[in-house]
Amino acid sequence: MFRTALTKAASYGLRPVLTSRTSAVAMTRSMGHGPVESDAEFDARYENYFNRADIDAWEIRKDVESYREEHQITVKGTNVPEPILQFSELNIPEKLMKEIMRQKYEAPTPIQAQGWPVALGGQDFVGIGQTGSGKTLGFILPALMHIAKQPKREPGDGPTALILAPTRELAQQILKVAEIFGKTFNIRSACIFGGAPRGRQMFQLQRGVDIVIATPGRLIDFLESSVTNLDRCSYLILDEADRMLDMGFEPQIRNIIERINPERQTMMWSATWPEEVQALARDFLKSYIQLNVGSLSLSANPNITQHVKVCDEDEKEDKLKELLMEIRKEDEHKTIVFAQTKRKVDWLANMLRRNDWPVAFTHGDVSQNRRDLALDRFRTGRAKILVATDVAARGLDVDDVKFVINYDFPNCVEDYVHRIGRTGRSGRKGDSYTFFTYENASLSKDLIKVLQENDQKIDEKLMEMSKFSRRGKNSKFQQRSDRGYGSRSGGSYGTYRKSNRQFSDRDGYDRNNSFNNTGWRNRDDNRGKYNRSLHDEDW
Ligand SMILES: Nc1ncnc2c1ncn2[C@@H]1O[C@H](COP(=O)(O)OP(=O)(O)OP(=O)(O)O)[C@@H](O)[C@H]1O
Repeated sequence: MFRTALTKAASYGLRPVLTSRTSAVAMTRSMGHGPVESDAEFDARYENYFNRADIDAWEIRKDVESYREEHQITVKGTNVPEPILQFSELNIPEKLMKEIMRQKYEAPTPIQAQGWPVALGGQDFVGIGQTGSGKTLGFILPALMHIAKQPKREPGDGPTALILAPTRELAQQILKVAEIFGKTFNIRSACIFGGAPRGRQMFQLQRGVDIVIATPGRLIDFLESSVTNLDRCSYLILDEADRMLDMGFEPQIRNIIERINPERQTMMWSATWPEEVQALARDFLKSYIQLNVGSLSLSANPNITQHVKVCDEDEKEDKLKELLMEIRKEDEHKTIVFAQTKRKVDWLANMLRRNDWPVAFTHGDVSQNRRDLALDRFRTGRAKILVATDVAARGLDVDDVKFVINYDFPNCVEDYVHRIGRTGRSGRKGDSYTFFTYENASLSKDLIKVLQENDQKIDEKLMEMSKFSRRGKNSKFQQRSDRGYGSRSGGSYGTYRKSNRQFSDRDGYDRNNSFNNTGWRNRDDNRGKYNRSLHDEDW
């Protein structure tokens, strides 16, 4: 196997890369040592990533099938390894295990339990798991073990692991996880993204790093100016690939992947798995194992109670204020409010500030420093409300977010699932509130399916709306092309928009069309204090 890998790599004119444990060990022996311990010591200890002799684990293992069933784990592919049910089953360096314990994680999450054996086995892999289910450590831990088994990095070498992500916020968050766990191995990581000065990023790349976490555009910049290269890269992760395609990054992704040795291990991770990403997987992954945790259809995290309110555009502002007043009565009330355009975010943030709400805001036009500052104020709780566009929809992990409000409905239901997934993370509970207007009617069927998946109550008006909607499947690209532009604005945002000469971003959601005048739908009222206080009759 080792010889085959070398021969193939040579035929691509590339330095050989290591994709299996056996070849990794052989290569490590022949070429020097990895960044952690001496090669012999490391190889001997971690030749096998699993403690198969762990009696307790074996007892539990008897019930692997029921574990998969209980956690709705579906696997496709051949030779799928069994899940690991306890951390003690992982044979990883002690320092890394200590770091996991320091984080007070009790057991691998289901996506880690099934994903680690596959990823550590060197196979290509697609991992679909609900928002907040621990996917980041799911791919970082195998990345660290992979890197630790590679030959020592020489001056001029590029990274061994590359993680592509759609936004700088997500990239920075992945970096944090890579740094926390990577420091136990002396593994260096860098975050490469546009909109920030190039100097520091360039310095980090030239000094040498093991993991690069990047948004595609800036990375290509550095590749084309030979600041770094991907000759050594053998572990590739596409995180939230559907969002990257959505943002028009497909040519850049292809450009980057084509520079990487085909002998690499490639993995894609996301909470959603639309068709266009499946096509990318077919192009770039070798016969891969697909792992799904949760429903196979598009579904939200079951820890989130979803509330949808059908209303008119010009009702939203008052409804938002009312809702926030109720939310504020809760002990924990950290909230993200999503709007569809940058201008709308500006307007909402100003409006809420004028009403004395502690607000931070972020979107693509806000400078890097101010975006970092806004997130920091939100994380630390100095701002209890974050108003944002979809830059905050993916991956953002602030553990005490209790509420997500969709002031505007997003372009597609996948984005809805990701947005509301900012709450209910790591096994906690959360609530989402969504304003749904006539303009969104074409997405009503898709939304209903997502609500039904988790047995959520469905507003009759939403049902009614769906009867008039022609679409019934996730057709997000279609949505994007036929949404209206610059239609009549309702409420004070309309006035704001008209008076704002710089207004340029499209909206298409503010048509004053009175679809209905119904009240808010009834809340499911079996959830204690919060339930009683947040106007039961309204949601
Ligand atoms: N084994 C574990 N046990 C408990 N918590 C964990 C475990 N692994 C990760 N976490 C925590 O779960 C939270 C969510 O993890 P992460 O951000 O990786 O989710 P995700 O699946 O990538 O979500 P999204 O799809 O929204 O990006 C993090 O705060 C992380 O620290």
